[in-house]
Amino acid sequence: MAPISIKRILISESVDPCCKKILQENGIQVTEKQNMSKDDLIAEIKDYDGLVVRSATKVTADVINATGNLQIIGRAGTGVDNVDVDTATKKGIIVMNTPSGNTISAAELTCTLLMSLSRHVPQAAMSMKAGNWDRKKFMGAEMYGKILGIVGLGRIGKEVATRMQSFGMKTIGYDPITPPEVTATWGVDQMSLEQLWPQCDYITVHTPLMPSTAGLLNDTSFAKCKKGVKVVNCARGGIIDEDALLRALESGQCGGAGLDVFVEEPPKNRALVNHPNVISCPHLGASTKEAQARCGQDIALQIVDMVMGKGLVGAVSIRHKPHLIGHITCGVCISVNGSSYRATGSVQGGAPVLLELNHSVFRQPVSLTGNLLFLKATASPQLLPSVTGLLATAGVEMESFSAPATRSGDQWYCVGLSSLLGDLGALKPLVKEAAQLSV
Ligand SMILES: O=C(O)C(=O)COP(=O)(O)O
Repeated sequence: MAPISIKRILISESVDPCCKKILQENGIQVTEKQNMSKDDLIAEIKDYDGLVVRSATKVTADVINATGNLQIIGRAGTGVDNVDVDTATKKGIIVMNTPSGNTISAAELTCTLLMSLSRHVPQAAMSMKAGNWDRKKFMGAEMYGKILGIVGLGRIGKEVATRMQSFGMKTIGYDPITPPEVTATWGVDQMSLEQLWPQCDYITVHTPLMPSTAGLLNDTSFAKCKKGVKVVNCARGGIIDEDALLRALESGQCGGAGLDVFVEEPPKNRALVNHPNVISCPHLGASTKEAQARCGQDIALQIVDMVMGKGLVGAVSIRHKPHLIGHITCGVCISVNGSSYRATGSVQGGAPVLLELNHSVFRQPVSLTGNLLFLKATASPQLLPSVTGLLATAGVEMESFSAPATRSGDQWYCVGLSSLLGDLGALKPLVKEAAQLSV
């Protein structure tokens, strides 16, 4: 792998000191500057080849466009929603994260909030400090026998499930990627969101924030929930619509909320924070000694490995660095029926997923399981109905349809099938290329 030259790195947030130490031991100059304004960051960033951040530094298009020789943005943590990954990708800047370092800490805080909601511990502690002894006001309910709905069954969702099962909770969930057979092995029954909402006593969300998850819990979904449902968000502000949550708390439809994250951090509008049934924290999910040590070490080692040309781990964006693609553990070339295909994938929630096929980047990761039909076709609104009709004629059911993010020109699609097609010839009038496989 052609090495990337990184001589100077700016760390713009409080990252564990081991990060700086590892980078320096490998000959990289490190500057730490915290609490910079956007203008300060724009002025400062010009001199660096690398930037290491947590969630507070907003690496917007303005910041990225102000960079001169920036090669890498390292996120010491999981979420990269504070980084404009598209703009970075267009500029050929690699964005990298450390997705496993804070899993346990985020899961433990989620469980802490769930239990605090059941027994009102924060409110009772404040009442004690105010000189009271009120045993009636803080009557709680057992977790035992209650139903916990977990939306998002990746690493954190899984750890929350297994911990809360030890309290005797029944865990149900939903995830578009992790297959139900996988979550069943750790005791989570998967079902559609429509089936999940009305069953839950508690709901916790563990998804990234993206268009399909923004406002996942909104007025409509709250209305489908049990009256008094309690909700926790230790993932990203906005997955639970904040205005809808306030309305649900006020009407009693929602009996309590544990919030570690907000759309705006810190939140200027304090209505949720001040609500008596809300327990909140200032984005503390990853704030443990252990998680910070792991994330600081992981990001530094990943950057050093990349600089040494040893490998590229944790890259969220790699476009315009084609010389690196063949070296990513999840980039493969597949030969099917004599044609070769370049695929980029990863593992999410223990299951393999496909992210990109021959330059078609899928809108959602495609779960590599079951019978899959890959087809290349010119993007058009007629494609889905035509493929559906054709499959119906062949007596095959469509189980999923994954479309690419770009809706113009020739693109790759992936269709999940109840069984493989006997003959791909029937697809010829619709598609440019087709291949199918069973995983
Ligand atoms: O890793 C994540 O996604 C987090 O939300 C943690 O954010 P932080 O590093 O504590 O600013």
